[in-house]
Amino acid sequence: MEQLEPILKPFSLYFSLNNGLSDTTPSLKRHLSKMKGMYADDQAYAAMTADGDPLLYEFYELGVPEQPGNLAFGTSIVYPGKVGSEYYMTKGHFHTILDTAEVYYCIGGKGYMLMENPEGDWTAEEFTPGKAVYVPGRYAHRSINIGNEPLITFYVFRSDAGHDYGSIETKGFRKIVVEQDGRPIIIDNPKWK
Ligand SMILES: O=P(O)(O)OC[C@H]1O[C@H](O)[C@H](O)[C@@H](O)[C@@H]1O
Ligand SMILES: [Fe+2]
Repeated sequence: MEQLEPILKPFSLYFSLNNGLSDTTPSLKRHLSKMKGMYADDQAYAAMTADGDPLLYEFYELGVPEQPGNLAFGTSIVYPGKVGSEYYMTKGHFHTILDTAEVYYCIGGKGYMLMENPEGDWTAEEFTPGKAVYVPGRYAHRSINIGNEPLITFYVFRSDAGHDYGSIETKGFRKIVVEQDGRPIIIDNPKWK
């Protein structure tokens, strides 16, 4: 019988345990200007974007074909910093195929994985090196850096899951993480309706 050529050949890739970066593959970068309206403090956002456009986070999209049996994976690096009192974070998203899960493994730094589902259940799991966070299907997820070093995670999800930013870009998450008296606290998002 004729053997069909597999679509994907086995491969491996290097990600640094120090800074999360791959030396052979370019990352995708998100700067502050890509997050208009997503931080609570619009004045602080405007002042910061007028003064430059800092890199907030970068991550890898390796282009694994989007098929249910395939896995997308890579590292995500959220840099330390704040917009007003709100810590640097990823945009966050639901998966377009809503019930698909994702796993994140923290390699470095300190942060939260903020999650919420359409029914209103929310939670923030802590990221510290060595911790794996399971994001169940139906939960929007956002990585937040609450420390002074890059927050580095490694992620894996079904490659055809898709990214749905719609409701996050317009409503945000129910909760935000801000610094108060030098410590992170989780409060209601004043922009959430
Ligand atoms: O897409 P964002 O919410 O901006 O987050 C950036 C990226 O973070 C992680 O690496 C996820 O696994 C990616 O799927 C996601 O695209
Ligand atoms: Fe995801």
